[in-house]
Amino acid sequence: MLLQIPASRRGSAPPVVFHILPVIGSSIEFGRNPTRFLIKYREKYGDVFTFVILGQKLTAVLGPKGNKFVMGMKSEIFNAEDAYGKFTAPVFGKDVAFDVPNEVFKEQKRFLSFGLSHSNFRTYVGIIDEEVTSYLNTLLTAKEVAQGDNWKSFDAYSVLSTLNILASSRTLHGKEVRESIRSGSKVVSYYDELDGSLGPLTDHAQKQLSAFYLDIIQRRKERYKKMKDALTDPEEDSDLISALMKQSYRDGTPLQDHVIAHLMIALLMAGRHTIYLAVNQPVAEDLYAEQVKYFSSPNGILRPLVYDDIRTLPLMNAVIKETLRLQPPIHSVSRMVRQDTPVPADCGVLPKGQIIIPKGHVVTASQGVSQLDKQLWDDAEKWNPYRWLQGGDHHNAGKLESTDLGAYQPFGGGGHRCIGEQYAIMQLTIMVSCFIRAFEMRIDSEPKRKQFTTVTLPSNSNIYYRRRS
Ligand code: HEM
Repeated sequence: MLLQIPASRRGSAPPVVFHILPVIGSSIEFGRNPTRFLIKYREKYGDVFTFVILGQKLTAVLGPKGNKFVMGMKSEIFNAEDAYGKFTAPVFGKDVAFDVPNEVFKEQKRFLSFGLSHSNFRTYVGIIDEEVTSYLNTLLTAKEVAQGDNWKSFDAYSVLSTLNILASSRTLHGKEVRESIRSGSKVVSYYDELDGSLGPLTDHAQKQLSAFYLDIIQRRKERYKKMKDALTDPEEDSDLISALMKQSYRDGTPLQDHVIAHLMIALLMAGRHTIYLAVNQPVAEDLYAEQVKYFSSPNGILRPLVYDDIRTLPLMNAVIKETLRLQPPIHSVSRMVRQDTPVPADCGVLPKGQIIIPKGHVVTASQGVSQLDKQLWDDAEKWNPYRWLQGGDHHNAGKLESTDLGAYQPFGGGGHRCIGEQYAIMQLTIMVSCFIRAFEMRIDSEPKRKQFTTVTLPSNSNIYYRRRS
């Protein structure tokens, strides 16, 4: 306890959130709701302060400028693999993402971006539409035929989680993955297990998924070889597994099979952040009116979704933006501090002068905090998609100045900015459009969520629906 007093008054070190037990620190209070914790202590200590979680010192640098400072810093100084590697390696597997130096991960992201191009997206729209529509028509409605005044409900998390895997598997992962899901394999439940806390279940699920992808790669290699021996052109699969099988690092080393397998797991896990949806009835009906306005055809049937049209749906975009503002699936980003680093004066100073974040701290920026900041957003806690329609992107009822652009960062920023943003928005737009076209929907209470150290997952989020007549 005594040590905390000089630490907070030393002039250069950030103030420390008061705690009694040195190792436990603020773990319990932070664990209950990280965003609320950061908002509470920001009020007390300002934008820059340190707190202790399980013996690790974390320094928060909050606000739009803090987001830019942390997300924009060079990886030699604020390092992501040191901060995330031990958590992501058991989930994704070895030798990918934060288990390799940033330079290698950058190359891996370049390989993955082959599947995330706008020209691919044009094809993906029809495929995802077909997957979601057929799921809604068969699985959901076969189980519970909701018509007339009978409202039925489904659990948004489990339904969207399945749809997310179906859509990603058909577009990015290829036909073997899609087929195995169709035939009832346990792939979906393994991905669900990877979403939980680290432990024996994670280990088992990671090994099973890794073996599953390795088997696909092996069978493809055999098939391609047979075709080559028969002097026919090997059949081209137009998915990411086949694209990755052709890639080599700059030094000429081809991607090893386990790296391809683990990248596929990493991609699907990263893409699962897409599964967050908020619906309330008046907005759902406005969304339906938007579908009618943009997609009506002379015979009264809504025409199929196409990429260029879904990108310009104003209310749909606003609903997605607002949902990601209020409940960003990744509410904070963290980096390990590799050398003592001064905080720019516009992010925060102490009465005694400049703040220095010491080497060994984990530095944290929180879009979850800046996106709820009452100084920056009117009615900050209210889910109001219409705020985005008043002044266009990043302007909300006149409160956000251009200098505050760093306030809205659901996809992060700087060198680690999300590579799946456009894909995620496309997938969400199609899923929501398909639901809205098929059903009237409402929710009775705010969906529940559980926040973990950096991510938020929905839980018990029941959506009521009935078929449109
Ligand atoms: C609504 C959905 C999504 C949200 C809100 C989201 C958000 C984010 C954020 C905030 C980061 C930065 C993390 C950091 O700086 O520490 C990130 C990184 C990343 N995202 Fe997403 N993401 C989403 C969907 C996706 C999808 C669909 C994919 C792939 C298809 C994807 C792939 C990645 C990858 C590979 C990274 C790591 C980039 C790096 O560290 O260099 N994400 N995402």
